[in-house]
Amino acid sequence: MEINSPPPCSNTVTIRRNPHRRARPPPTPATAAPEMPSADVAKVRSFPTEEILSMDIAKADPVSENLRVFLRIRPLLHGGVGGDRNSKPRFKNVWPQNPAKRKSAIGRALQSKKNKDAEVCVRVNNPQSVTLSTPLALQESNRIKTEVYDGFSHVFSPDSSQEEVYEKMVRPLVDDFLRGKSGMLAALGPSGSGKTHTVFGCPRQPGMVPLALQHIFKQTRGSNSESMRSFFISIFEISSERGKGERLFDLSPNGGDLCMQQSTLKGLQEIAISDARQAESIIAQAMLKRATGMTNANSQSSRSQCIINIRGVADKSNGEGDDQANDGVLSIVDLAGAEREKRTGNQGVRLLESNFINNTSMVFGLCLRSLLEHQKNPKKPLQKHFQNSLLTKYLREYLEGKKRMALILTVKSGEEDYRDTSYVLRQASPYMEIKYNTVEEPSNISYNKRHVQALSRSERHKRMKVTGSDACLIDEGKSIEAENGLCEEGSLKSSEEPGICKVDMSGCAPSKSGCADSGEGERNHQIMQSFAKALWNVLKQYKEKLKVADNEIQHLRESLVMESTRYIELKRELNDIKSSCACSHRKSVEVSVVELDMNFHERVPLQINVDEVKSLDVREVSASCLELENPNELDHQACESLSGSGNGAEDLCESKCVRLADSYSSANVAGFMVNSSRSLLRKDSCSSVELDHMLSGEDEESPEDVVLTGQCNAVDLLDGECRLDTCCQALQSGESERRVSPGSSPSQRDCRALDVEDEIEKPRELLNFTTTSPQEDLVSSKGCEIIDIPDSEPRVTTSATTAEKPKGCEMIDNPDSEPRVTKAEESKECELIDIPDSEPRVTTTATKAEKPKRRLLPASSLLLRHFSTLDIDDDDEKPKGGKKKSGVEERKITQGSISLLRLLKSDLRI
Ligand SMILES: Nc1ncnc2c1ncn2[C@@H]1O[C@H](COP(=O)(O)OP(=O)(O)OP(=O)(O)O)[C@@H](O)[C@H]1O
Repeated sequence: MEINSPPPCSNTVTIRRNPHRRARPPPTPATAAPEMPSADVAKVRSFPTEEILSMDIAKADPVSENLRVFLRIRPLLHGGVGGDRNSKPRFKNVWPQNPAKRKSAIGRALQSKKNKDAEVCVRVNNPQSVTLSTPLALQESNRIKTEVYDGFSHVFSPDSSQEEVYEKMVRPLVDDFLRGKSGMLAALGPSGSGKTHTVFGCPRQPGMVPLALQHIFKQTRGSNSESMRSFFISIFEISSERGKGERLFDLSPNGGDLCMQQSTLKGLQEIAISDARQAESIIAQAMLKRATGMTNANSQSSRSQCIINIRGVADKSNGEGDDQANDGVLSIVDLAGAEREKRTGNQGVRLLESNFINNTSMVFGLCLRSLLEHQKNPKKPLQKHFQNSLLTKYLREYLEGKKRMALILTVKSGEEDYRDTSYVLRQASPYMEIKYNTVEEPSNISYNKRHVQALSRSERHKRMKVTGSDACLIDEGKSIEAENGLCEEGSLKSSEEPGICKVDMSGCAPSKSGCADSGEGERNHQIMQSFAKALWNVLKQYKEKLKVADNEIQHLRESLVMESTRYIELKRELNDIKSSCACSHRKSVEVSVVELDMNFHERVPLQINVDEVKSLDVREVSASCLELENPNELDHQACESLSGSGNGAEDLCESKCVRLADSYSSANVAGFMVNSSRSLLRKDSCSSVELDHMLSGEDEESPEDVVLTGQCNAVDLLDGECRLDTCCQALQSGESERRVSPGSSPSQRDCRALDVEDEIEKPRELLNFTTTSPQEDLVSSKGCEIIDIPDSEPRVTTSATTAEKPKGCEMIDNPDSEPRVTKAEESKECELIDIPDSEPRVTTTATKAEKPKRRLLPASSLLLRHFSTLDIDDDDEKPKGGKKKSGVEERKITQGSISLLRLLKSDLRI
C-alpha cells in the first residue's frame, strides 16, 4: 500500500530508531491492499499502529499445537498377579511376604478370577473421550457417578494392538525424528497398567521401541538421503539407591553408573546401530539389567525409570556432519508406575522404591502442571520443579515446553483399579491443555522476541509527545517501516539459525533450506493475509469516521454563518431603537399621587378582567380605580395593554388608583407595585403611587389606612443597554402594624409601613425619567391626575413579615399628624419607552442615590383627603354599594382646597 507522506511542517518530530535497513521487497499480489486516494490518505491523521499490533492474528495461526496425550486401556487379565494371563499364579513369590497382606492379595486375585465378567470402570466413548464410572462398592449412595474425560489425542481401547498404537502415536514422532526433529514419548500410569508392555512389548507383541527401530531402519534402507545418517542408541535407568538417593545406571552392555551435570549425563554410552535387530538385541540385554521386582500389582514391576535415546546423526562425509542441529533424538521413557502402598502392600526396600517412584512421578507431574499454569498466565513464573529429581532434570527441555513430546497414559479397566485409574485421569488430563506455540523453533523464538521488542517500542511510542497530526502520521509511518524492518531483521537473523523458518513481514515464503515444512510458508502467507485484511479494515473505518466528521464540520460552519447574520440584524435593530428612543422620549412627567380614600363599610371588590384592562384607554385607566383580584396575573397583560394603547398618552401624567384585593400578601402587593410601575413606564409615564387608605371609624372590622408610595425613579438609557431601575420605595400599609383608633378623625391616620422592595430586571431599552414632586404637580396641575374612584376599597393586605424598611424608602408613621407627602429633592422626568415583551420583568432596586424621598406634606395630604371626599361624578366607575363621605369631613375642607380640587377635577374631565 502506498502512503503519501504529507509535506514537512515545522512541528514535525523525527525519531530515528534504527539505522536504515534494506528496502522492503515489493508486496506480493496476495498481500497488496487496494490503493487509497491520496486525499483520503491525507485525512488519516493517526495511523492505528497500536490497534493493528494489538490484533490477535495468532488465533488463526495454526502453529499452536497442544501436547498430545494418548490413553491406552489395558485389557482385563485373569492370569495371576497383575492380571498376567500368561503367567500362572505365583502367590508364593508375591512380594511382600507379609502373611496378612499376602493373604489379602491372593484373595483379591482369586476374587477377580471368579468375576470374569466383572464390570469395567472405564469405557471408551469415542477415540477422544472415556467415561469413568464409580464402582457400586465405592459409591456412597446408589447413584452411579460418572466422569467423562475428553480431549485425548486418541484413546486406545483394550483390544487395540501394538501396531495400532504405534501408527497413531509413535510414527509421527519417528517421522519428525527422521527429519531431524527431536521428540519424546513418555508412558505414565499406575503399576501393572501396561507401560512396559506398551514401550517394549514382548516377542509376540513388540512394543513402540522395536517398532520404531524397524521403522527407522526400514526407511533408511529405502531412502538414499537418509542412508547418509548414522544412528546411536543409549539406554539407562534412574533408580532409588536404597532410599538414600537416586542412581543413574547405564543399561548398555558395558554400562555402569552415571552422573549428571546440569541435565547432561556423563559417561553414557551410545551404541551405534545399523539395523533394528541389533538394536533390539541391545535393548533386550538392557532390560535384563533393569531393576524389576514382584509386587502385588505386577509380577515384574519396573522399579526404575528407564530412558531409551535413539539419535540420528548426519553423515559427516556428506557435508552435513558438522551441523549438530540436524541430530534429532528420539527419547522413549518408561516410567515406573505409581503405587499405592495400601494396594501393593510394599515393605522395606520395596517401600523405599515405591516412595522414590511416586516422588519422581509427582515431580514429573508438577513440572507439567507448572508449565500449564505458566502458559495460561505468563505472569506466573515457571517453577523449577525439575530440580527435584534426576529424571526431570534430564528431561528439562521437554518439561519446560522447549521440545515437543507426547504422553501415553495407561490405565487398567477393572473395578478394583478404579482409584488408580481415576487418579491418573484427574492428574494427567489437564496436560492436554499444554501448548507448543514456539516450541523448539529458534526462528520462532527469535521472531517472538522481536515481536515483543516491537510492542515495547510501540509502547514507548505512545509516550512520545509528538505535536501535530502530520508529524504523527509521518512518525507512525516510519514506525511501521521500523516494525517491518525489525521483522526483516528477525527473519535475516533467523536464517542464520539452522532448521528454522523465517517470518518475513513482506509476505515472504520460507527461504531457508532447513525449513523443510512447507506448511510454514503457507502459515506465514496466511499471517500476512490476515494482517493486510485487518489493516485495510481499519483504514476503511477511519475513512468513514473522517466522512462523518467532515459533515459535522460543514453543518457547524453553516450554523455559524446563520448566527452571525442574526447577530448583525439584532445589532441593527438595537441601533434603530437607540436612535428612536433618544429623539422621542424626553418629556417631563409628573408624579402621580394617588390617594385612595376608601369606604370599608362595603367590601365589594371590583373585579377587573384582564381583557377589560387591555381594552381600556389610557385615559380611562387613569380615571379609574382598579381593583386587582390577582395582581400577578394582571400585571403583565395590563402592561401590554397599556403599552399598546398610546393615544396621546405621552402628554399625560397618569395616576393609577389601584385597589388591591384584601388578603393579599405583601409579596403580591410588592409584585403588583412593580408591575404597576412597569405598566406606567410603558405608557411613558412615571408613577409615584401613594395609597393612603383612610380608616373610618365606622368600620371597626377592617380599618385600614394604607399609604402606598411607589417610585419609579430612573430608567437610564446608556449605549444600547437598557436599564430600568424602579423603586417602589414605600408601601406603608396598616395591616400588620395598624393602630386602629375607633372614632378617630381622618386626619389622625395610622400610617403603617409596608416596605416593598422588588427587583425589576433591566430591560434592554434605555429609560431615563425623573419624577416631579407631587406638590409641584398639584400646584401646576400639569399632568397630574388625581383619580378618585368612589366606593372603591384600596385595601392592601400585607403580612407582618414585611417590616424591614428598604433603602430609599421613607416610612411614614405619624399618627398624630397628617400624612405627608415629601417633595422629591429633584424634579423627575419620566421617559416613556416601551419595554419589549420578551422581557417583561422590571427590576426594582432600592438605591439611595436614585431614590429620592418624597413625602406628602400635610397640606397636600389634607388636600388629597379632601379631594377624595369630593363627589366626582363618574358613574361608570362607581362601585356598587359605595358609601359617601360624611358631612363632617366635607365641612373640614377649606375654601382654597375646594377651589384647587375643582380645578383638578376639571382637569380630570379633560
Ligand atoms: N495391552 C496389553 N495387552 C496384553 N497384556 C498386557 C497389556 N498391557 C499390559 N499387559 C500385561 O500386563 C502386565 C503388566 O504390564 P506392565 O508390566 O507393562 O505394567 P507396567 O505398567 O509396566 O507396570 P510397572 O509400572 O509396575 O512396571 C504384563 O504382564 C503385561 O504383559
